[in-house]
Amino acid sequence: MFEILSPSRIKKQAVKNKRLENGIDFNNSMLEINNLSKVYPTPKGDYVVLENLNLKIESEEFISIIGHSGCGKTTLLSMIAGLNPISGGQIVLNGSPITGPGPDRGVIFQSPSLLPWMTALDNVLLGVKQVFPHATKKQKTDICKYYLAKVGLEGSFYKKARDLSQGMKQRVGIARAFALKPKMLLLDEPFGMLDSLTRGELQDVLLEVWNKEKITAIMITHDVDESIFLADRVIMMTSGPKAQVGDILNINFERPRNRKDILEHTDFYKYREYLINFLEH
Ligand SMILES: Nc1ncnc2c1ncn2[C@@H]1O[C@H](COP(=O)(O)OP(=O)(O)OP(=O)(O)O)[C@@H](O)[C@H]1O
Repeated sequence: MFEILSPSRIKKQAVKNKRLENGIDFNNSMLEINNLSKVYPTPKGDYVVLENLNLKIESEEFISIIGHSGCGKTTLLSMIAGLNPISGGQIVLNGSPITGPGPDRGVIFQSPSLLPWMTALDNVLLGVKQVFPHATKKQKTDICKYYLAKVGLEGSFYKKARDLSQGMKQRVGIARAFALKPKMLLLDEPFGMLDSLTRGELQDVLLEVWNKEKITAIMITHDVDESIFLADRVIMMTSGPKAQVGDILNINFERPRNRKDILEHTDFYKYREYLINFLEH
């Protein structure tokens, strides 16, 4: 396990280390992935994407997952989401094995599937109505508007989804996931198709909401810098087939995080080198 600690953080880290043993908290894991495997049947025979993958994630952690294209990151995330059946092993969420999707987990994909003829507000309302059926119409609308405003769409509540730019659509997708108040957010390269300015802006919004709502976040990214900036731990997956967790890097920057300070921090470049070295070997 790679560690970089400034003296001021040693005490904090000592407490954390007591709770975490090799990144594992046996007493307080929100999510436990035990000996997970995934096999896709193909015309050429079974393809074993994941085998014996183990990971434990604490409540309110921010986890980034990196790994080579095709190693099985989306497969893993979709199994946590309950959208993809497990071939072997178990994923246990708050003590219960995952058997399907649920409102406790919000998913944000690279490209949100919005109903193009509906407004941004109605697209967000659609899920809110299902998850909060007993809230008043005003309460439901207020939740949606709050999160749409949070992602910078206060002027676009009533725009049809088909008239929104890619970045605006992605903002609606993020607001939609936030508005459902999940305990866990699963993000699959959510900012992959965005320009760097929008990307930075939405990373900040994500961190703000994650921090405020005390949710657990698991995010796949191909961007090493992004993985460091956002996460408490970066999970490095080995290349497939039979991919597993290859290594875990603790990111010890204090929160709230400021992009400029982090980019100027020498540890940032050490973390970056470590992750790039993993990916290159
Ligand atoms: N439904 C499926 N049937 C057969 N093979 C599949 C299926 N879905 C994914 N795969 C294969 O499983 C492997 C892992 O795919 P997955 O999308 O999980 O990888 P990934 O790490 O998320 O990739 P990327 O970084 O490119 O998004 C790939 O080789 C892919 O072709």
